Amino acid sequence: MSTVFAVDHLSKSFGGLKVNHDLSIAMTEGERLALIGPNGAGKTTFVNLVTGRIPPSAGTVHLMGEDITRLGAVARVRRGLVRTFQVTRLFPDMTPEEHVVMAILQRQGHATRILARFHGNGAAMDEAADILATLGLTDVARRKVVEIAYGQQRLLEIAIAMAQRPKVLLLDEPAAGVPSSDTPLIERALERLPASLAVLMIEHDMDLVFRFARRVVVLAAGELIFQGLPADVARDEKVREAYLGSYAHAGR
Ligand SMILES: Nc1ncnc2c1ncn2[C@@H]1O[C@H](COP(=O)(O)OP(=O)(O)OP(=O)(O)O)[C@@H](O)[C@H]1O
Repeated sequence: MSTVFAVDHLSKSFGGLKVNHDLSIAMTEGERLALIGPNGAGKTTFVNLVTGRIPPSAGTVHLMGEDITRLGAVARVRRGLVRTFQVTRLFPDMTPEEHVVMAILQRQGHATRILARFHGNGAAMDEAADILATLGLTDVARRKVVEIAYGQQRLLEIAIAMAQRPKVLLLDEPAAGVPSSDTPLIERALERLPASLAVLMIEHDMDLVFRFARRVVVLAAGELIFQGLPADVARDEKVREAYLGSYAHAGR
């Protein structure tokens, strides 16, 4: 399997605080990887480094063999490194179909003429229909976002990301805020993502992590303390200490 994405010796410090320290993680085509860690472990910082929102203090980021460490966020998206956002950024009065078609037209460079081009753009409508079907959103494609369930809104965020044709997809807490009765919706949709797509999920819901991921990476206090199979993560002494420590801290 070829490596599609890699960070090597990636570090970020804020003043004297090492928030990400010497992280080396690689992903192969089609991989399903979960990044977990207690609060403050440095997960958000890692996503910001990878997506080009902040520059690293040291280390490199490669996508499809290309060094993208110095590229900005938009250039990374164009090359196929796409993220979803933890905070919902949808337009309540627009439909899922409109959101996805807009994202497709934006990808194609029609952003300034989106409204004029929206109707009658059969190819974009067909592509949007396929993406919405993958995410299980066909039935609500023409409802207003404000009228659909929160879990479906989270899936729409993934649909919008898919409209960018990612090679590597970063899912930032896809189940956050979703009632547990709706998490199977999310799980089933994630299972239908293209097999060749590499997916990195940052998630607190361990049930979802264990069902989704084939490999797990654990961050604690900015360091990579575990990299391996989901079945081994709970047995790892360092991981247990990291989580117990953070729970003890949170309880004080
Ligand atoms: N811009 C910044 N300046 C200074 N310190 C920062 C900055 N961004 C993050 N930090 C610190 O870096 C540490 C890691 O933060 P980060 O948000 O990356 O963790 P996290 O794993 O995403 O946590 P959570 O799960 O709670 O969101 C925290 O101690 C945080 O206070």
